Parts: sequence; C-alpha cells; structure tokens
Amino acid sequence: MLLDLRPADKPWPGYWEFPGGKMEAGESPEAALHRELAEELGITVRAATPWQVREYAYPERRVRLHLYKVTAWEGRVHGREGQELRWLSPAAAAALHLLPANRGILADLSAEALPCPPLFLIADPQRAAAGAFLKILEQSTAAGLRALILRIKGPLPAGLDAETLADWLARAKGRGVQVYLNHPDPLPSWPVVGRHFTEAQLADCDASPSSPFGVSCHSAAGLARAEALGASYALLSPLFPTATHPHTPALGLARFAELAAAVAVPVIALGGIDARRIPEARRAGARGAAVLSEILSASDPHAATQTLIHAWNAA
Ligand SMILES: Nc1nc2c([nH]c(=O)n2[C@H]2C[C@H](O)[C@@H](COP(=O)(O)OP(=O)(O)OP(=O)(O)O)O2)c(=O)[nH]1
Ligand SMILES: [Mg+2]
Repeated sequence: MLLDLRPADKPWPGYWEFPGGKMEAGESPEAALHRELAEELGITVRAATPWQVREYAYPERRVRLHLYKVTAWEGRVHGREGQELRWLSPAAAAALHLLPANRGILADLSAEALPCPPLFLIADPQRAAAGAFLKILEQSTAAGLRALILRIKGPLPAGLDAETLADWLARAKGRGVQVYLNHPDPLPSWPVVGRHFTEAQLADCDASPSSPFGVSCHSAAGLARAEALGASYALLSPLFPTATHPHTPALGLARFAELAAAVAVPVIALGGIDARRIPEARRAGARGAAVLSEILSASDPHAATQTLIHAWNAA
C-alpha cells in the first residue's frame, strides 16, 4: 500500500493519505484517478478496480472518497510534488498520523486479510468439558470455522497432551484454519499464524511483536496501543453482558461503535455474542465476532458454529 505525506501548502498538512485528489467538474472518478496519479506520482495507470466509496465529515467540509485498487501501472512511482512516499502494510500504516477518514479505510483493508468468515472461537481447554476439547475444535472447523484464538493459561488439562494438540493444529492449518496462540513465554513451537496478547501483556512490551498478532482490548487506550503496534485485529469486550463476567459493565452498542470507528485496526466484537446479536454487532462496526461458550458449551458445536456463520454472512 502506498501512502504520501500531505505537503505544507494543502489543508491537513503533515497527515498521511492515499495519493489522489479532487475530481474536476465533469470528470469521472476513474479519469480523476488517472490524472491525479500521473500528476502526483508520475505514473500511467493501466489497471484499477473500484473498491469502495466512503463519506466523511470534516469540520470544514464533507468528502466523498472514491477508492480504487491500482494493480498495474507504467512508470516509476516517485513524489512529483516533492511529497514523501512510503510503501507499508495496512497494519504498519495504522501507527502513522493519518487523515481521520483513513482510519476506517485501513481497518477495512486489514479486515480483508482476516480469516473468512471472521468468526473467532476463543478456544480455552479449561472451558470445555473434560476430554471434549479437540472434538469441539474438529466439529467447529468442519462447520466452517477458520479463526481460533488458542488460549492456554496453564498446564494442559488431563486427557489433552501437547503432541496431540500440535498434530491437530498442523492438520487444521492444512485446511486453512488460522490459529492465534495466547500462551505465556516460552512459546511451544506449534504451527500457528501468530500470537494473541492481552492488553496488559502489550503494555509491558517496548517493541512491536513480530506480526501477525491480535490483542484483547477493553478500552480506548487498549485499542490505541493495538493500533500503534500494528495488530492484525483487536477484540473489544464485553459488548453485551455475559454470564461469566457478571460484574464487568458491558460497553453497549453505542460505545462499541464509537470506539471501533476511531481506530485503523479491525475490531472484533466479544462478550455475549450469539446469532441474534451478530447483526447488531456488525451494524455497530464490528469487523468480526468472537465467542467462547456459544460453541464450547454447545450441545452440538457443529450446528452452533453453522448458525453463527450463517448469522454473520446474512447480516
Ligand atoms: N488524496 C486524498 N484525499 C483524502 C484522503 N482521505 C481524505 O479524507 N481525503 C480528503 C482530504 C481532502 O479534503 C480531499 C482531497 O483534497 P486534496 O486537497 O488533497 O486534493 P488535490 O490533491 O486535488 O489537491 P489540490 O488540487 O486541491 O491542490 O479528500 C486520502 O487518502 N487521499
Ligand atoms: Mg492530492
């Protein structure tokens, strides 16, 4: 992804943006794209796909941004107006001083890299019936689950050994299941795509963890930290009240929406999520949903997973 730094002589100087500019009277968005990238980057666009149209209200004006993915061009990309340019991943770009409208754009771009469907199971063997853990994982992934946060807080429970778990993880990886490991150091060498951290764990680290990684957040400060460190996703909880944390006040949909809209990281809803509430969470800006007991305690984990995935896809 290419970003440029807005120069001193334009509104919002010193903010990072996507190359581009205002359409001229009578000009189509596509023609403006070709003209602006020639003017600003010295390239001739050869292939560009419309991606999204997004509106945003700045204090002084409303903008409608027509975003394109440019996949082929001729010429060497350079800052023809002397502007600084940077090639970055969406997660790395989230740490920059961005034009405010661009935080949501980056969150959408990062969300495209999330597992599909973006339904996460927080897989904690302590929360499953004895001996049932791997069977539940097997059934839920057979039903289409592609994202697991494997939460291992202490020694594995009786009946679950590390080698069997590692074998299952290797098979799951072959089927396209993405596993994020929430495990204290030292880390076992299991086949996972990345790590998952708590807000407290991230507060202690001084450098970005090696990507990709996700974070559990409960506040604006936690989300800001996840964003600054380049997290691939941030869980935000509790959205709704839960039986397991009856004394933790729920954020509610309005506060959740406000927090999720402010960051360039895809925010995943957690806490009291069931199929009925998935559409509400999605409308509030959740770019994914995470559950524990909905699947771990279900009498039929396969059916429970299907119901949740269906609710996400239909919302
Ligand atoms: N180019 C660009 N503009 C953005 C982005 N995000 C965003 O909110 N905007 C807003 C800021 C501005 O209000 C408007 C673009 O106007 P601009 O002043 O950059 O337009 P321009 O490059 O044609 O500049 P000029 O001809 O007026 O000198 O869109 C983005 O990522 N790229
Ligand atoms: Mg411009």
